[in-house]
This record gives sequence, structure tokens and C-alpha cells, in this order.
Amino acid sequence: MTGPILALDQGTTSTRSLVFDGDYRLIGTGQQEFAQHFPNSGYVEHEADDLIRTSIDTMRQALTDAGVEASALGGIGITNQRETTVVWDRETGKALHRAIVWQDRRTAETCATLRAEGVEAEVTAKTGLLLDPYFSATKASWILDHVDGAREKAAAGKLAFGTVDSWVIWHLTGGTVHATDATNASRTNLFDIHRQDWDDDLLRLFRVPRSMMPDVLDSAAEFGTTLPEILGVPVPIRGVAGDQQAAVMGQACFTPGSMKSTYGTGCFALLNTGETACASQNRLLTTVAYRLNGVPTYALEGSIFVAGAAVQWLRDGLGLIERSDQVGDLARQRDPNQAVYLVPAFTGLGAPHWDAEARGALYGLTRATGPAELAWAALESVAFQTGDLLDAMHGDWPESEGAETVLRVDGGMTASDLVLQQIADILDAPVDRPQVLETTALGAAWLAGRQAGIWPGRDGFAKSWRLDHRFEPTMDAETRKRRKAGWRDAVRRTLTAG
Ligand SMILES: Nc1ncnc2c1ncn2[C@@H]1O[C@H](COP(=O)(O)OP(=O)(O)O)[C@@H](O)[C@H]1O
Ligand SMILES: O=P(O)(O)OC[C@H](O)CO
Repeated sequence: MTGPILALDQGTTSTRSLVFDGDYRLIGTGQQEFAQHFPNSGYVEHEADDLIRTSIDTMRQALTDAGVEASALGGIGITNQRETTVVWDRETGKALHRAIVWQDRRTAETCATLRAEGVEAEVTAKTGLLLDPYFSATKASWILDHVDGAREKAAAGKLAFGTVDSWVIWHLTGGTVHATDATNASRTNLFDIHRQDWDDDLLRLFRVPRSMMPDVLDSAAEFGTTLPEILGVPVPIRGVAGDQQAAVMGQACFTPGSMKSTYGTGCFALLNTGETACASQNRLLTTVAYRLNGVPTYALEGSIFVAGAAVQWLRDGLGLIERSDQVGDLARQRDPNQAVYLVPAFTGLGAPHWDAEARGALYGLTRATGPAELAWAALESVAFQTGDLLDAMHGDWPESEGAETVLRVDGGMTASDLVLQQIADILDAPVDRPQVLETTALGAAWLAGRQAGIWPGRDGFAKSWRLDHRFEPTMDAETRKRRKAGWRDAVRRTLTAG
């Protein structure tokens, strides 16, 4: 059997569906953007129904584009923006409130209060996460507190909680399946990543009733079948993973020590640490990379909020370029003797600093500084931030000591050779760009294909990974040392804690 696999990638700004054939080749796509809602400062919401509508529409588009009948499919793999939270009524299937998106900061105060109560260490020990509005728990609790009658309904078992995967699965299966996978569960602050179960103490702490929680399955598992009217015939959903974890699989980072970094709007680097969870001393996250046959594999994760968003700022905020792909040419014209640094803390700084109040800053400006130096500094900030994450990872995971670091990269920014060269130079390590850049969707497809018995296991699939280009470091040690010291100084001056 070699049936094609349909991957649904429900992301932050658009929903995409991709069809892969039995040789992992992309044969059809569908994509739709949807509205972002910013009802208050720091609030980011999605209309929950938009996520369902665009999922169904793009799956149909992708099948048409590929010329594939739904009846030929081996299965569907779902991957999704993580942490984003929906609460819905089990009877009507209607969301009580718009989805609260991962970027939303409305529960910052709740998190600060909980931190002041001294509970962060317990939360981190169980979940591998921090007390930050980024994660789902305080978002779900906020909905229960702010929608009339929600707490009573929740107490009566009438409501369901879900990250976007659960919400989509519920609707694709006609409300018959309320499930998630271990990677998505590990982003909620409610899941004990060691016991692989929802934790009653955490559910109490965040005031989310257990009756609302989905079943947690392996990443490759049977998640039910789609209603026949959606694609013409029922199709089994056989794989689910959060988008950054799906990219780990799509990049075939299956061995401990392997690492991928995705450069889109933000940047998410994940280091596979094997079957033992590695607790971070450097404020990285410990998360489930995937769970297969009941066995979780863990990763250390560093999340940076601004990567490609710095290029968007040069384009839309400063008007220095018209299109993102012009940034490399502009940056190459810079005067290499100028030491300009951009700390792009537009929405605070993520890992390893987690300084929500910090704001962006430029250092080293002179009368000679112009657009080219700013463009260079914006791109180099992505390399410096990646370097900070890797330093933190090496500190946390002693096994990496002495081992060769190779970073596999993907995401929109990796179209730029200059960006990848800068990363290799600052890391002093090779950076590998694969031929297939659709790694997130490919990872979801692999889960479904493996579950269907059509695609091979980890080793077989890893052999299909193909290099497009390896970027080797060319910067001399002295320059690297000086540039990194300049960056560290710039960050130190930007952090609110001093
Ligand atoms: N050639 C390029 N050089 C530098 N940055 C780029 C280039 N092409 C796209 N980008 C940046 O990559 C980002 C888009 O990447 P993508 O993976 O589509 O992001 P997301 O999934 O977060 O929406 C944008 O921020 C854009 O500015
Ligand atoms: O939808 P993306 O690609 O912006 O990814 C969002 C991450 O999953 C948030 O943790």
C-alpha cells in the first residue's frame, strides 16, 4: 500500500494542507489566511470557527491540487500552532470565546501572582515549562472566569478544553473524539511530562476541572475518522503533533543530540535529549518531542519571539526594503567596521531571558550608520539569539560536551543564504538546510504514514532526509569573540533587571 498522506498544518497566521505521495514528495497544497484579532493591548485572538473552516477548505483544495481522491488517502496527520486555547460546549460544539493565541499576554498578572506565591518550581518540575502567559492553563482559566456561567457549566462537565489540534479533531469527527497528543499536552502547564498524565494538583492550581480535559494519545495513533461529508468519504486521522515538534520529526532529528531550528516570525530551536527528560538550569523548556508506542522522547526547547519579524520591521516599520527577500542584498552593503547591534525585544525577550517588559534597542550608532548596517544588525540578531540558546542547551545537557553540533534549519528565513552563514559563523558550527523545507507538514505526514503502515519507522524515514546546502563557519575566532561580547553587552543593557 502506498496511499498518499494528507497533512493539515493549522498555523498562527494561515492554515495549510499538503499532500505527500509514497516517496514523501509534495504533490498538492492548499492555503488560506484568516483574521487576527487584537481587541486590547497584548491580546491576540482567533475566531475559533475560522480555524475549522480553513482546515476543511484547504484540505479540499490540496486534494484537488494533487488530483487525489480522499478514498485513496492512507490517513491524515495534523500539526498545529501550539498553546493556543479553545473552550467549547460539548453539546453544541460552539466555542465559548475566541481562541486565545499563544502570543497573548493577558494573563501576565495571574502568572506574576502565582510566581509570588512560590509555586513556579513545582510547576516547572512537573511540566518542564515556566509560569508564563505563553502556555494554555491560565488562558483556559481566564475564559472560565470571563464568560457568563462558564464556571458552573464546567463544574457540571458540560465544557471541553483543547489546544487547536483537539478543537479541529472534535469538529472533523463530528464531536465523537476529544483527544490530543503528548506533544500538545506538554505545552499546557497542566500535564506531568514524567507521568504522562494530567496532574490533579496543577488542574487545581490553575482552576481547570479535569472533566474538561482531552484524552492524551501517542503522536502516532488512531484519532478517529472524519465525517464523510467533509472529504466525501471518512478518512482516518492517524498522527498529531505541535508544529515545532512535527518539524523535529520532519527534519529526522531522532537521535539524542540532534537539533533543529525553525526561523519564521519567531524562532524555535529543539534539541533531542532522548528518553530522559532534561531539567533546564538555564530557563529553557523541557518538552515532549514525540511519543511513539507509549514511550516519550524529550527535547530542550528555546523559543525566540522575534526572528523574521525583525525583517518585517525593516520592511513595514522602517520602509528600508519592499520585500523580505531584499534584506540580504541590503545587509551585504554594510560597513564591516561598524559595530551596530539590534536587540529585537519588540515584545520582550524569550529564552533564555524571559523578560516580558524589555523593549527593543539599537546600540553603536554613528553618523555613518545607514540602512545597510541596520539590516545587517537585524539579521545578525537572529544568529546571536540562536547562539545564546545553544550555549544554554550545552550548559543544560552535558552529553553535548565535545560532540559535534550540527543545526538543521527550516522556515521562511532560511531562504536567505546570508542568514544561515551568519548563524554558522556565530555558532562556530555547521548549519544544514534540507531540500524539503516543508518539514512541519512532512513530520505530521510521517506520523500518519507510519501509523498506517505505509511509511517506514524512524531509521528508514531518516534515510530520506536530503541536504540542500551545508553552511560552514568562516569567521575567525577573534572576530567571533568580539562580536559575541558586543551582543552580550547590548542584551545586558536592554534587560529590565539590569
Ligand atoms: N529571503 C528572506 N530573507 C530573510 N527573511 C525572510 C526571507 N523570506 C522570508 N523571510 C522572513 O521569514 C518570515 C516568514 O517565514 P514563515 O516560515 O512563513 O513564518 P510563519 O510560519 O511564522 O508565518 C517572515 O518574517 C519574513 O520576513
Ligand atoms: O504557527 P507558528 O509556526 O507561528 O508556530 C507557533 C508555535 O507553535 C508557538 O509555540
